[in-house]
Formats: sequence, structure tokens, C-alpha cells
Amino acid sequence: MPLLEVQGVTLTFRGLAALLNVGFSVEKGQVASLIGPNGAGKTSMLNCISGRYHPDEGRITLDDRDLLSMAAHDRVKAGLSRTFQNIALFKGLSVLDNLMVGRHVRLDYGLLSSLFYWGKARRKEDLHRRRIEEIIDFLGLSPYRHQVAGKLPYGVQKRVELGRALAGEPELLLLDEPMAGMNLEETEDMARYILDINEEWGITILLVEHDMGVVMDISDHVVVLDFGQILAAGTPAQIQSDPDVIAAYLGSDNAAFTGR
Ligand SMILES: Nc1ncnc2c1ncn2[C@@H]1O[C@H](COP(=O)(O)OP(=O)(O)OP(=O)(O)O)[C@@H](O)[C@H]1O
Repeated sequence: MPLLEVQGVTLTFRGLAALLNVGFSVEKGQVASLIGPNGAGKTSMLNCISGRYHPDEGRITLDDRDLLSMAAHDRVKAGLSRTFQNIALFKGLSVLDNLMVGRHVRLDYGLLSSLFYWGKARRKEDLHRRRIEEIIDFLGLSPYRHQVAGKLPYGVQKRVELGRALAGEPELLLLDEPMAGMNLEETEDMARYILDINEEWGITILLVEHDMGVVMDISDHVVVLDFGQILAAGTPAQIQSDPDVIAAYLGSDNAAFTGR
């Protein structure tokens, strides 16, 4: 059974279809990528999954649970985290506080229960802090932990955002253009982090990314959108040799499909 299943999703803006009868799935444990030309509907698809947009039609399930009937914050509790194309951090808060905010969705005890079950609440708090420390170590954020997030270099902010998403302990992590605006070294670091998150932390990943080298290198499964519709889906090798994809997405520029 797939972890994420998207079936027949249609999303229109003032009568124009941004997504038309889109269906695809992501298996548990995969790194999957959603690619396509500008305006193909990739971010709209992520927005439908995370709850920012509500499709006119279709069904989206996470581990067989119906996401479309849940509010966005309940989807986070159900195991979904995401990052954004334009970094979404609390710019005036420290790195540590940004990660704690990401963790907050897991603080599932209220004030009353904290009073009555202080020991239990404190044990949970310890657990949360340990998890945050693991994320800080893993992403090399120790030197920045008390610094204000908005003043950090761009590549570090991207890592903090990734940390905030990880702090929610997702089953499925949605990444919207994680490499955008990065230089080669930062891109390679980010690709490594994504693979480690997948392999060591066991988190399934769906990313939207324009850097074809990275996509073909790190993905188990690639889904291609074009004009709001699915053009192809398969392994990187299948996608790289798909004539429809080459024609529609890349034109004659086949070089862009070559991995690093
Ligand atoms: N909030 C909105 N209101 C109106 N139209 C929208 C909205 N969001 C997206 N669209 C339209 O939906 C279509 C798909 O946009 P989307 O941003 O999902 O594409 P994309 O594949 O992510 O593009 P890019 O690679 O440039 O980020 C576009 O025609 C866009 O103008």
C-alpha cells in the first residue's frame, strides 16, 4: 500500500485548471520527485497535499487516511511536514525556537494534564528537547542555535527550515525546491541531507525540484506534470528515456537529464 496516494485531483482557479485529474502514488521509504516546466502545477499539488489549497475533486490519502477531510494542522499531526519555495521561518526567533515551534505539533499535552501529570509532561519535554538536539547535530546547526534565524546566510536558513519540518517527526516530508538559489556546494550538501533523512531516519520524501541532476541522482521515483496533467511516472532511467517527457519537458535539450 502506498504511503501517499493522489487520485483524480482537479484544482481550478477562476475556471482555469491548475491540476486536471492528477493521480500518482509514493511508496513508503521512497525519495520521489515531482518535476515539470514552470506553471505545470507542482506547487499547487504540494499545496493540495498540505492543505493550503483544497481541490475541487479527487482524493488524497496518507497511509490510507483521508487528508482532504483534515485541516492543515491536523495533517501535520497525521505525519506530514513541508518546506516552502520561499523560506518560511520566524525570522525574529532563534534557530532553537524555530525548531521548537516545529516540534510544537507534537506537544500533545495541555495545561491541565501538565498540572496533574507533571512527571509525564516533563518526561515528554525531555524527549522533545533530545529530538531537537539530534536535529541540530544532524544538520550542523550547533554554531547557530541561539542566533536569530532571519540574519543567517541563505543556505543555513534553508537548513533551519528543513530542521523545523523534521522537528514534527513526519512520515512524509514535502520539500518545495530545496535547492533553489543554492550554489553547487550547498546543493550537494542539501542532496546529502535529503538522502540521509530518507535512509537513516526512514522518512519518505516528495520533493519539487528544477535541478534535474539532483532529481535524477537522488530519486527512486519521478512524476512528471505538464500543463496540470500527469505526463509520465517511473524510475529516473524510465523518465530520462521517455520520448514524451523529452519532447514536452526538455525539448531537444536532453543534456539536462544527465545526472551528476
Ligand atoms: N493562488 C493562485 N491563484 C491563481 N492561480 C494560481 C494560484 N496558484 C497557482 N496558480 C496557477 O496555477 C498554475 C500552476 O502553478 P504552480 O505554481 O502550481 O506551478 P509550478 O509547476 O509549481 O511552477 P513553478 O515551477 O514556476 O514554481 C499556474 O498557471 C498558476 O498561475
